[in-house]
Amino acid sequence: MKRQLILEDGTVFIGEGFGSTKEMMGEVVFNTGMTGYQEVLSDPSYCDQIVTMTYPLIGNYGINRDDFESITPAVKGFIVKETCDFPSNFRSEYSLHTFLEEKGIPGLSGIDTRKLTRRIRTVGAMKGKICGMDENPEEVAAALRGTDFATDQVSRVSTMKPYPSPGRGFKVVVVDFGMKHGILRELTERHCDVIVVPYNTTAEEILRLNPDGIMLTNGPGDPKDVPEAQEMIKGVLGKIPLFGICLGHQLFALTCGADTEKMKFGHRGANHPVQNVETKQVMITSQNHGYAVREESVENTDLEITHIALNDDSIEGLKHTKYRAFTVQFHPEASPGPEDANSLFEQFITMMEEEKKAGNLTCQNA
Ligand SMILES: NC(=O)CC[C@H](N)C(=O)O
Repeated sequence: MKRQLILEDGTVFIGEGFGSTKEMMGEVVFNTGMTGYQEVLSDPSYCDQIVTMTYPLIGNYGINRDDFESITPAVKGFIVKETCDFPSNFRSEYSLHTFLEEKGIPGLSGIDTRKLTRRIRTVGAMKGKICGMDENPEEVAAALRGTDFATDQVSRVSTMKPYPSPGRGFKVVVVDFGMKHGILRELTERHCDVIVVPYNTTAEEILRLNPDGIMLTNGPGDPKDVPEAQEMIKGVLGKIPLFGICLGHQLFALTCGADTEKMKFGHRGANHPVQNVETKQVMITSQNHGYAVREESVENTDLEITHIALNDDSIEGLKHTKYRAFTVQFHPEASPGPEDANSLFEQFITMMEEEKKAGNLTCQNA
């Protein structure tokens, strides 16, 4: 069935609908990963976004039971050049079409995804709608321009209640802003005794759990939409070692007095080069973000830039100069993508060990 993608600037792409036949609007973003579509579809950070994959054939290894990054996908639509109806892989359980249909996510195939990507790169991130051919593009484009996006994404994807993921190692409180399961997997692999808590848990509630470390997860939307998280971070910073990823990194930066801004079209893919400022070592990283910490804003804070993106020099990592706390904009848990940055989880464990040994609240050479 022919369907269309209408962008807020009036551009129309006509393709073949697959997955759900629902009409859906969202922010249209592109991901350059050659594989990993199942992890992308189930990454809660894509909440309210329509994702287009730049790799031309998507769905060829199907959908399996192991690679989900969350149980319920939050993405609003999925756009590909060509989708594969008959996947071939020993792990595959169903096709991309069946998965999207079951989850109520509309797909659109057969459009020129290179043209769409270039449009987003030129104009910047835009709102768009996947709908039937009966919709009038001009009217839809005007409606999109007049619509403000929701600001409550984190509350929609975070856990409602705390839950444990027991282990015999360090006690880690994971604050769930829209957590990818990969983060939990990495902590569990290192025997951490994890308690996952909702995004709006207070500092007092967290301190009462007496953790050895706090993990701030990835999550959707604008970090400025979650002011309660800044309150919480303020209350635990310097008391408990802290590690943040993506939205967690942005929230940490805001709390410490730095600022964030929306990027023109963001970083989404599995091959983003990031340099460690101190060692000059380069890692190829998995990324998915549309906001970034503003460089000038870091100057008069107690933060130090630890990593930069080699594609555009944007900030990719920060650490606190007085307390045991560091954060990264990219995804050390990968899923999907390369595992070059996996050792950052070791760094978190080491930081908790140091804190235990030191038995004091600040660190000398952080
Ligand atoms: N993956 C993330 O945590 C994304 C963070 C934030 N929502 C952004 O788009 O920049």
